[in-house]
Amino acid sequence: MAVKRTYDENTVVIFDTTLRDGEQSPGATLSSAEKLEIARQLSRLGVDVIEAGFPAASPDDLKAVQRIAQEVGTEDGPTIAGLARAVEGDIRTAWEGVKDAAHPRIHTFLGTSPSHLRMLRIDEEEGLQRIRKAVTLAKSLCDDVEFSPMDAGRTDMEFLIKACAVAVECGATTLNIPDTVGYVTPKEWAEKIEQLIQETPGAGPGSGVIWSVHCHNDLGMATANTLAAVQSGARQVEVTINGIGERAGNTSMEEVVMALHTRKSAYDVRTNVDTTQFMKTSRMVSNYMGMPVQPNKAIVGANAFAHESGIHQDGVLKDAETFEIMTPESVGLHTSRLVLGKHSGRHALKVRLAELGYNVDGDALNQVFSRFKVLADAKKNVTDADLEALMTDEFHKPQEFYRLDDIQVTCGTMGMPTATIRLSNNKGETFIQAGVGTGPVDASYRAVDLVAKVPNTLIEYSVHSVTEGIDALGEVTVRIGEPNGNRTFGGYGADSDVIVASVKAYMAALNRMIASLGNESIQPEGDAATLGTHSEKTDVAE
Ligand SMILES: CC(=O)SCCNC(=O)CCNC(=O)[C@H](O)C(C)(C)COP(=O)(O)OP(=O)(O)OC[C@H]1O[C@@H](n2cnc3c(N)ncnc32)[C@H](O)[C@@H]1OP(=O)(O)O
Ligand SMILES: CC(C)C(=O)C(=O)O
Repeated sequence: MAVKRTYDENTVVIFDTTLRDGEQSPGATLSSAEKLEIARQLSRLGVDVIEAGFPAASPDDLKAVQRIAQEVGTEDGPTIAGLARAVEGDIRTAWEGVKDAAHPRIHTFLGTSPSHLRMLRIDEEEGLQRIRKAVTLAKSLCDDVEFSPMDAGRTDMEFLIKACAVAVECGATTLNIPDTVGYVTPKEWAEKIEQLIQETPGAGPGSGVIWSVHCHNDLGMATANTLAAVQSGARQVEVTINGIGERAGNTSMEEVVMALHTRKSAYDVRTNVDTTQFMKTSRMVSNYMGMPVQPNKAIVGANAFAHESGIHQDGVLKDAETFEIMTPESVGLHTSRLVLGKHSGRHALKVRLAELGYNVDGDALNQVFSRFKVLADAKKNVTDADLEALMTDEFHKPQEFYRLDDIQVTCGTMGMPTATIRLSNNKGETFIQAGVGTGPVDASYRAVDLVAKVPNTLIEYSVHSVTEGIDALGEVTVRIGEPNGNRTFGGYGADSDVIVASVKAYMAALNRMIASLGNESIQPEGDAATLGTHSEKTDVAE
């Protein structure tokens, strides 16, 4: 469903610059098709302005901005902005980029701090002239003009006010104040924005000019600075998904918006964002840009709604509010995750086991809990497959239709990995088979398959060492599924040889699957070397 954007004096305009400043992250270049896809998702998310690129940067950038303007910049869609230096060519190219949008914007900028004026090799007077020329030209092309005094965070206040006043006088409708190098503190920033709003001629309260901020995260203060500016009267924030951007990044949109929504009483403003789209948008940007999100990233990190320790898990199970200030659903996650690890307690273990279909209580719970703790000490996260293996080992040892007697594996860089196995079944028959695979585990599993002949798909395989040192015990858990995808079966195996552990785990899962299928599926056909029946044939599976 399309987002309906509405505005009043308490609306904070969300200006997304993922496709412009975000794309300035080293190595984060996007194709035009990816930019368009992200722009569509940003529109579904409900951002008010999409800065689609810097059209003068390259012909491809121009084309990408044009496509976004045409396809995403619809009447009820977001404003589409293009960035331009205070240079005639850039401004005209920016207009070429955005002019087909129903709501186009030209965003032009000029450095105003002493070091930026030096970079431009101009003095303050020349700076004001350039602002005048650039904004006047932009205004002659487009009604909606934004001006940014770059590096405002380090710009002298008196000159900053003059620069902003010239921009407004020439028709700028949004004044965006950038802390380009992430230098300011929240208190300084709040004071600066308040003073600018009060003292810039023609841009005070009621003038219709929107004050905006664009913060960088060099000292990790971008979100705090942006929120401080909102408290001082800024009504546009320039942000990116996952906080990506030049150097340490820009302000993270999800952090600012969730702070405004979650702490409504502190800020008393609103946005048009549909926050339930955050997870999806974050994953899309992360995947397309090849920039993983750190697990502890606020709002969208993998751990943001995960609870590992027993006291927290118990609290969340009793009442999510105990340790969650936002619901996972509000950002598009379906449920909070109880991560089972060494700090978990009985409550969480019991709930997870029940979710897996094992109802344990009392002594049985204590019994499984002590084994769980031993496993958790050796492993970072205890997965569902681990739990199933553990439960089975403890309470429901699978019926052994097949047992591994012996295995020999050859592998390495010379020749093909090959495994020869000897299995016996519950009727006392013995089978020998050989398999060739992409590696020793694959080869072993193929050899087992030749004997057992139970079609299945390997869904999960994990190996870790239970003890330390080179003689560590390797522990393997696997999960296999029926080919129709209906049911899955877990298996667990431990051995000082990880290949043996792998085969044990696979056979445990297979035995469980065979038990569920009935005995008819366990009869090996004539192509296995069946010692008990004196067959001479040995197959090699590839
Ligand atoms: C803080 C920010 O994020 S600002 C945006 C940064 N983003 C980008 O730079 C990405 C797109 N940029 C580009 O593709 C290129 O830099 C271009 C096409 C814009 C310009 O390329 P070139 O002409 O080769 O110049 P180059 O990038 O080497 O140097 C920048 C020039 O622009 C000048 N400049 C920088 N900012 C501005 C400005 N706001 N207005 C006018 N001129 C500016 C610099 O002083 C320098 O001029 P000089 O050549 O006279 O010394
Ligand atoms: C162009 C401006 C807004 C910018 O990106 C910055 O100053 O960081």
